[in-house]
Amino acid sequence: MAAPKLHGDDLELVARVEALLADPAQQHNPLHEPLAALLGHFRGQRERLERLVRISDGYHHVAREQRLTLVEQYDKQVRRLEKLVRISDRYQNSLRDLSLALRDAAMRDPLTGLGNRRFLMERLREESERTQRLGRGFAVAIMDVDHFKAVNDAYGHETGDQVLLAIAQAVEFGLRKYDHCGRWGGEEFLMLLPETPVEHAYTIVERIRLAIAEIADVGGVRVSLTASFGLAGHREGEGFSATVSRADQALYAAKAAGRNRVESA
Ligand SMILES: Nc1nc2c(ncn2[C@@H]2O[C@H](COP(=O)(O)OP(=O)(O)OP(=O)(O)O)[C@@H](O)[C@H]2O)c(=O)[nH]1
Repeated sequence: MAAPKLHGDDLELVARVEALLADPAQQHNPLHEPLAALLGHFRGQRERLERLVRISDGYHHVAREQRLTLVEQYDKQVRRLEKLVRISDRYQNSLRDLSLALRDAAMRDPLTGLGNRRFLMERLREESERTQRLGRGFAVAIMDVDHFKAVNDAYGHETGDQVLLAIAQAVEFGLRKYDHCGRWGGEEFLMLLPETPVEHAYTIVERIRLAIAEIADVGGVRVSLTASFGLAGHREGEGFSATVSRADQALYAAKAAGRNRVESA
């Protein structure tokens, strides 16, 4: 609130009273004394009024400051909350990513990047359940690199690792996108071919066998590689481990028959 101002008429009146009181000719005017008292009273009241207005202005200012402070504090809390929500979202996302990464790592063979035995067991279980529901058979092939010990002995374990990686890539490349493959153990790989009759699976596995035999160079080292395969088609009512076991027996037969071949059971 602005301090009260004297308007033109008031000013003029005050000026006239002041002039009258200052005029020596009016000193004995009988109204001189009451007029002087009235003017003093008027000035006193005006000063009091100005003081009150100043106090009232100050009060408004403080109240406004307090209101602003409350609004600012509220905004600050809201911003803090938003920040916490963002951090919590990021935290949850990274936890989810981490748990996916951990799950992926737990299912993957670090050397070849293929699924590991645990991954294969899960796919076998899934496929076996699907077969029970839909009645469509699947085929399993187990592959074992021939004389792999000789590769390690000749070129060292590191080159042996590179050979396993090259073989894994050949296996993956030779399969269809809905087939599964993984490292079953050491130099053994397992292939799971969903909804595939064993004759068809044979053609696919035979193609992979030839691709492995064509690997001639691994990291600048000349190599000659072959692998043996045991193949088994799932039989109605059979658990997947029985199918895997027949594939294993067929692999044993392929090794016994001279290696570098596919035997089916
Ligand atoms: N470099 C390397 N070698 C491995 C790995 N896993 C298993 N091996 C080796 O693979 C070899 C397997 O040897 P064997 O079981 O005797 O079989 P093989 O020499 O392949 O002979 P056949 O299977 O009878 O044809 C062993 O020397 C193992 O050390 C691996 O991750 N890296």
